[in-house]
Amino acid sequence: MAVEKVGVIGGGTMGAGIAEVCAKAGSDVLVKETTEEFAAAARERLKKSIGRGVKSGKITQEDADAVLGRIRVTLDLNEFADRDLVVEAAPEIESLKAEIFSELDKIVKPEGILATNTSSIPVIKMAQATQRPGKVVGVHFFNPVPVMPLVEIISALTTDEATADTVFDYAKNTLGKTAVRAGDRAGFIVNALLIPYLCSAVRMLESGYATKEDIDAAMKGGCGYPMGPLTLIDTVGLDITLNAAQSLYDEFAEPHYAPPALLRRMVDAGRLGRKTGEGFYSYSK
Ligand SMILES: CC(=O)CC(=O)SCCNC(=O)CCNC(=O)[C@H](O)C(C)(C)COP(=O)(O)OP(=O)(O)OC[C@H]1O[C@@H](n2cnc3c(N)ncnc32)[C@H](O)[C@@H]1OP(=O)(O)O
Ligand SMILES: NC(=O)C1=CN([C@@H]2O[C@H](COP(=O)(O)OP(=O)(O)OC[C@H]3O[C@@H](n4cnc5c(N)ncnc54)[C@H](OP(=O)(O)O)[C@@H]3O)[C@@H](O)[C@H]2O)C=CC1
Repeated sequence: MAVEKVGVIGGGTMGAGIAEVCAKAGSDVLVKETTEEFAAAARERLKKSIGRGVKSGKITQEDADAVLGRIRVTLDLNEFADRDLVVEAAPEIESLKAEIFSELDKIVKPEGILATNTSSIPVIKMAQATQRPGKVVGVHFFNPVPVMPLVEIISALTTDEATADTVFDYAKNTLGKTAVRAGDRAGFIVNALLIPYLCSAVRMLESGYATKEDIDAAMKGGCGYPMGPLTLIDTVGLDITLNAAQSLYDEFAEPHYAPPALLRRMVDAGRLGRKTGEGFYSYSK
């Protein structure tokens, strides 16, 4: 099946990025938001990100306008009926995602593929919320989506081979991403390796062993990482990092996956990183 019409659930950090790369590749994109205020914020996020390319000369103003013209933000899920592929990028809460998949299943045409961008929740949980588990698959993008080349394609035990092949082909050949396949366990490939490293950095800070600036400078200068771990958590979102760590801990019960107390307290305090203006560092919004 050719993917031409794409739906994206959630116009936040990831949803907006996914909408952008799909529209840049020529797809017709519909984004679902929850309120008019958040829909306006999603439109602004898209405009700003696509505008970056104009400023750096990667894309003309005319092309940027055409890309924006292929994206529509709506509050009405019923409009998703004709989508070939829907990518869910709502908050990392299992019950919320299951509810969204159950709703989508009733609305999207029977041959439509329902994908989740979850960081760490096993895909089978979303597949089981639908009557079409063969058409549910994980399509995990990386932040910032327009810049990071990787997409992990995750087959649940119930995912049809043809479904995984279709999204693999779309990610690789239409979006031009590096696509890899992974089995359905919490964290997939990247987060199973990345999240324990990020949690270790928080534990090191929490123990008072080193300052946040020194931890970040050490990993950038010593290992060549583009961002230090605490800056990266601020970019990913402390809530997303916490939920990913919790999913990994629920799956494997290994201590290095356990979310550090400091991470929990900062999420309790609403310090979610760049998106709220305050995380390990402060950001002007
Ligand atoms: C949690 C999960 O489930 C999975 C995850 O996503 S884990 C997180 C994975 N992501 C990472 O590890 C990101 C690590 N960081 C980086 O790679 C880099 O710091 C970065 C690409 C984000 C920024 O790079 P930088 O060199 O510091 O900044 P900058 O010079 O501003 O940007 C480099 C290019 O990327 C573009 N860019 C940066 N951020 C962007 C964004 N949010 N949207 C669009 N483009 C962006 C810039 O426009 C710039 O492009 P040009 O050269 O054409 O101008
Ligand atoms: N941040 C990251 O680095 C990465 C995140 N992910 C995954 O992507 C997903 C989204 O994360 P991220 O973009 O960071 O989160 P954000 O909080 O930035 O965005 C989530 C978006 O979903 C919207 N939303 C909430 N409830 C619903 C609903 N019922 N229906 C439709 N939209 C809804 C939110 O809108 P509102 O404000 O109205 O609540 C918000 O715009 C998560 O599963 C996360 O694990 C994957 C890779 C990397």
